[in-house]
Amino acid sequence: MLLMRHSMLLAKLAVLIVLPFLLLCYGVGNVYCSTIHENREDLRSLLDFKKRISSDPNGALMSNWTTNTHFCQWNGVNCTSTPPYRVRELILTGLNLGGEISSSLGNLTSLNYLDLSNNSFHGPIPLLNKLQNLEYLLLGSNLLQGVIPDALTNCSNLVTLDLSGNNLNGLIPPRISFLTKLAYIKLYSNHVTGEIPASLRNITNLQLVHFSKNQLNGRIPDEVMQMPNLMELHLNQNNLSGSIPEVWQMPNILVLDLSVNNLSGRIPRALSNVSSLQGLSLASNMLGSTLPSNIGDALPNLTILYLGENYFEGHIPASLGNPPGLGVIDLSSNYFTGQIPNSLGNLSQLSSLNLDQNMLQSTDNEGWEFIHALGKCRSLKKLSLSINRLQGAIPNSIVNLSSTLTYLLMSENNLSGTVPPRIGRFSSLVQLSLDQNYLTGTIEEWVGNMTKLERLNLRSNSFVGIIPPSIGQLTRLTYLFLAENQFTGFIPPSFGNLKSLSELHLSYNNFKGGIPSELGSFRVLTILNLSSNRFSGGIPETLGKFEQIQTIQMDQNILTGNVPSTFRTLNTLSRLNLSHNNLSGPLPDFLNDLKSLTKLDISYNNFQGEVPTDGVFANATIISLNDNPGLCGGATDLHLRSCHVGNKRVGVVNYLIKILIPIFGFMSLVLLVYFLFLEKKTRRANASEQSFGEHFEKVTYNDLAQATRDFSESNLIGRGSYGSVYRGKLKESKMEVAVKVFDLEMQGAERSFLSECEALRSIQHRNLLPIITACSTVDKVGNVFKALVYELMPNGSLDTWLHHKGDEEAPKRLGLTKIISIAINVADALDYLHYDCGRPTVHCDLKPSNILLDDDMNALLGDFGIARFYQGPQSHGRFS
Ligand SMILES: Nc1ncnc2c1ncn2[C@@H]1O[C@H](COP(=O)(O)OP(=O)(O)OP(=O)(O)O)[C@@H](O)[C@H]1O
Repeated sequence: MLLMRHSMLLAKLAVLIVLPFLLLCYGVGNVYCSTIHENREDLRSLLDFKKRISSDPNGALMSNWTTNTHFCQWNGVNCTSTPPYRVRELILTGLNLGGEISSSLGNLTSLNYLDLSNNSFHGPIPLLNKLQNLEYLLLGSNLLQGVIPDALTNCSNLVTLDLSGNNLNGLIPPRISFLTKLAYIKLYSNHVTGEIPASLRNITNLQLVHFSKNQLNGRIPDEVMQMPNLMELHLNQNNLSGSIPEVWQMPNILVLDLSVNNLSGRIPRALSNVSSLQGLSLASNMLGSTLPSNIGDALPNLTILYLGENYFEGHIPASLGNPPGLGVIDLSSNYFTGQIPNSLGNLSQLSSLNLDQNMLQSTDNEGWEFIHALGKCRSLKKLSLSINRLQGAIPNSIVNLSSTLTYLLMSENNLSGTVPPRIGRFSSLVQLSLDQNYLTGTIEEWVGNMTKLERLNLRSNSFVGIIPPSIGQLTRLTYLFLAENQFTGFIPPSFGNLKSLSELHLSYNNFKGGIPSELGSFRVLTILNLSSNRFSGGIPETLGKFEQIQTIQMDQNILTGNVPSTFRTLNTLSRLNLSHNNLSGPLPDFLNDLKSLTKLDISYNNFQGEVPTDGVFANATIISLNDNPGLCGGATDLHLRSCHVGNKRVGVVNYLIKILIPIFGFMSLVLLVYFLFLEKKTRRANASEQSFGEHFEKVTYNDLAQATRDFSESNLIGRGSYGSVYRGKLKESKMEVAVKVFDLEMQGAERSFLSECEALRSIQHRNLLPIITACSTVDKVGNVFKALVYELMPNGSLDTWLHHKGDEEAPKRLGLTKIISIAINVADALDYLHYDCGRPTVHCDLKPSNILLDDDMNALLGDFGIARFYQGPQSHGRFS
């Protein structure tokens, strides 16, 4: 019994000793299990997230995200510092990760910072509504699609939401204002649509709203412009319309960007409420009216002002010269008038002033004073005044502008006189554009000093002289436009240094000599335009080395020889124009191998041989082979003579020639004697009519040059076989005229001039184009110059009415009655020429471009360049 009691006691004691141990063990086990349980949830979530990653090119997760290490030590994972160790931050940015973002991340309920930006995640934004601790959600610059889930608004602690640079669409979540702690919201560069919710105003902490580059539409809600803590509002590049809210209450605003929308109306006057503003961009909208005259005073902290591409008008407010930090002003493409305010010279920080495309004027010294004033802006780098109404000589004070100037753009004004030679001191200039003005003088003194120039555009002026050898110092030049001037001389060999050239335009000058073979070393050249000069000699073989060339134009020169066979490797060439030269030899049919060629003009040369019917030669609409008498065959649309018929019949023809030549020779001799006799007689009879000058106004070369603004390209009406026709106004008589300048290098041009003088000086009819006078003299540089001056026909030629060319603005239409009346006019003219003009004349070139239409659309026949006269008795002539 005692033994039993004793053993019972021992058992109790054992239980008492073991139980606490068991309990302790149980407890520890429980603690351990509970930790495992929490970790397991985050572990499972992270593993599931990893499983959905389909691409990890840098192996960021593969090597490290394994169960061998605790997940808190995995790349990009940071945990809470005390147990239970939960995932607090997941930062995997810029690792090129691809795949969908697993919604298991929604279970990391302790997550505070989630940054997966700059990867290639696609698919929808996962459901994260349980993440009550999330403050930073950064998913920018991925490929996420679908809508922004409204459930995201449950993450009520969010401070920063960045979903920018994805493919998200749909609306901004209507319940966005539930995110009351939000300070930064970035949705830019997505496809978000709909209106901006006015409820944004309720998020009083908002400091940055970046919604640019979406498809937001509707008006900007008034509330959005009344957010007390807002520092940056970017709504640019959307489809917002209507006027800008009148009341701006954003006392802390620094940047306001509403550019590239469809906003209309005016800038609200209440600018003083946003006096903190540093950057204001309203560019590319439909805003109009005048600028608030106090704009510069109301915005004293302004550093950047973009108002370009709107409909603003009136004067540029002088107050813009007041904000001391203003560094960038862009008012381009508006309708500003008046003078450029001198006050802009007070802006010591000014680095860029763009006033392009306005109607700003400077007609006198006072109007140009702003240039002097801008001399005080020592940081000025860009001055852009193109397409305005600046008039007269460029003031010498321009050379006082900051020597840091990198862009000086003054194209399309009315600048005249010479360029101040000291402009060469702008040795930092990267771009100089003075094109489409009336500037004269030489460029020798200054051009070579601008050694950093990348773009030089002097096109369409009246510059004279040579291209100086110093041009070879501009080794960074990529664009060189010297076309449409009066440059003369040879291309200097130093030109070969310009190896970075991408476009070279020398057309419409008086350059002479050979095309330098050095041009072949311009490996990145894409456009070479040498047309309408007096280049002679052969085309250098080295030009076949171009690697990126797209356009070669060498037409209207006096080039000889054939196209070098090296051209067969110009695989990028799409346009080749060699027309109106003296090129000869076998047809360069290897051009057929150039797969990119879409336009080929070798007309008016002396190429010979059979034209292929395939490749580029198969398409008559993209090639021009006219007036190469030695060419035959080819596609039927080319209407060339057949090569084979000629061959078969060659024997017969030879035979006939042998018999017929002596017979015709004899007859011609008799006729020649007869006509000489007749000519002498007629000359005596018409002695008083011989001098063209007697009945016609006298004009000099200078008169015509002045009337046509130096035969400028903008006055060119068209080109014919023997020359070019320019629109002009005679200074004396104020008469509007068309001046046909004969290109005497062209074969037959001289004959055409004489023939036209001969025809027009004596005949007169209401349906024949009246000639005002002729001019045969020498030009400025001593070359023979021949021109005919006609009345200008304001409605152009019938050709432009019948065949609408793609580049014409609006199609012209002729009604049936008009067509019949034009036909009658032409018939009347021909009837007169054939029967009633005293000396029967055959026009020989009746075509729509020679039928001109006056103010009232009466047709007048012109171009008697190849007309023929018949001396026989008029009544005997019969013409079809
Ligand atoms: N008085 C004029 N008023 C308006 N346009 C004119 C006048 N004279 C000629 N033109 C236009 O100028 C262009 C060139 O005319 P031009 O007579 O030199 O050549 P073309 O007749 O077109 O060609 P081709 O010389 O090969 O027959 C044509 O488009 C012509 O219609």
